[in-house]
Amino acid sequence: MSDFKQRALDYHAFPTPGKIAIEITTEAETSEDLSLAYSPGVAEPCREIADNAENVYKYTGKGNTVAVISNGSAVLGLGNLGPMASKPVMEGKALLFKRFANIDSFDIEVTHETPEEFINTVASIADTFGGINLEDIKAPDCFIIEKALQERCNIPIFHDDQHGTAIVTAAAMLNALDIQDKDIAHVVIVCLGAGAAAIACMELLIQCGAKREKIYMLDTKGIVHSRRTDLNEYKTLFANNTDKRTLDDAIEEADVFVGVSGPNLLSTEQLVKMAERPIVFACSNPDPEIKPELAHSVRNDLIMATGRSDYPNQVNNVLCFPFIFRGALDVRAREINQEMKIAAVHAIRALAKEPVPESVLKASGESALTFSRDYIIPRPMDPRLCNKVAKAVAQAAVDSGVAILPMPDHYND
Ligand SMILES: NC(=O)C1=CN([C@@H]2O[C@H](COP(=O)(O)OP(=O)(O)OC[C@H]3O[C@@H](n4cnc5c(N)ncnc54)[C@H](OP(=O)(O)O)[C@@H]3O)[C@@H](O)[C@H]2O)C=CC1
Ligand SMILES: CC(=O)C(=O)O
Ligand SMILES: [Mg+2]
Repeated sequence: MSDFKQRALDYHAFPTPGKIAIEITTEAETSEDLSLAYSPGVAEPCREIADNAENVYKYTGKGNTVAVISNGSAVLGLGNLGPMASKPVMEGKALLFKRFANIDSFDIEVTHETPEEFINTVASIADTFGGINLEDIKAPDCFIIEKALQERCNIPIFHDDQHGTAIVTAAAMLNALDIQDKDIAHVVIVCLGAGAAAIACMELLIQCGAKREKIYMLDTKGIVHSRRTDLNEYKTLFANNTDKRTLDDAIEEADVFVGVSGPNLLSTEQLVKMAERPIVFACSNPDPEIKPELAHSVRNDLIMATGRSDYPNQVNNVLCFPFIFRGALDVRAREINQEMKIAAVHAIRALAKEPVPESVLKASGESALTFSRDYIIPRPMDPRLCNKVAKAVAQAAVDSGVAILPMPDHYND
């Protein structure tokens, strides 16, 4: 077994199995404490909530708790591993919520037969939480599930692999295009993958100025084009009227490659065929569409990003989901709308252009990080992300009329 594999397994096994636990936030030592925490004292907040449902935010943890819910049907790029094998990823998302945004989180893995069963299960428990982060649910089910839950629930429902990924991809892409001196309206984009992440990433890039007709999307059967008869309604939106059929055809002179598909699918031969100053986001986890060392061995004019923490330019939804929920929860937004997503794009993007604090350099093991080809997006452990991104998101929620609470004072500190 490799040393890294053993360390990863040990990290998850010790000191206790898993990565998160629940902690008590009140005194619970004496009979007096217990008489307040449990019987008879607990009856008082029960009565208050029964009288006025809003009091649940005052007397319970609902307002600062997000459920991370999966069925394990698209676990990272590992495929349909099922609910139990997805649990380490979902516990990982809970760890990131707590570590980066002080949001309490439960991971919930659902076994089900049909999307309707999943929807009913999640809708039945939604009121327990302040928000729901759907994770690693394959397309096209994820689109149906998210929409149905948004219609049925009164809290933000956010499919991270769609929107978290799209927000971070757009932020990093706008910065990369600036550095490569390319105009988003003119670039040819190849998107390998036509699932949850791909569809959302391309839709958001279009909102940011990319042209739909300049996007070539590919699935396991090749280019998504207008003469195909096997496309679902989501892929059909990207059906390009083209004679190109393969990745080899599409990659020729392309400016941008976004990989949200699987491991080792872009070859060096294909990379050399891209236009000058290309941008390659090989975002599949854990193994990217092309390894950075391989990409750099054939091109010295590219900007390269992956989804991983062990290379520069980590284009990963960890840069978004803790902070977009922090902002949404802080103003008790009813939903996470487009205005909030766009605000997150610009806040993440802007931070990459600011000087990097010493603590981030130390945690990254770097002596310097400045806005450049190898630093197009902030590092996840940058403590400024929480305040800046959450504040922009909360403000956008207030301005767009979906916030129940006003901007909290602490954002003005
Ligand atoms: N860095 C990040 O933040 C994130 C990265 N990702 C990564 O993106 C990938 C996809 O995730 P997600 O969208 O949630 O999964 P989905 O299951 O929804 O979509 C997977 C898509 O990839 C396509 N695909 C798979 N293998 C190939 C191949 N050999 N050639 C072309 N297309 C292929 C599938 O094609 P078909 O439709 O024909 O089945 C499908 O369209 C994963 O590797 C995941 O780790 C996802 C979210 C965030
Ligand atoms: C990062 C992530 O959410 C994924 O790869 O699925
Ligand atoms: Mg995911």
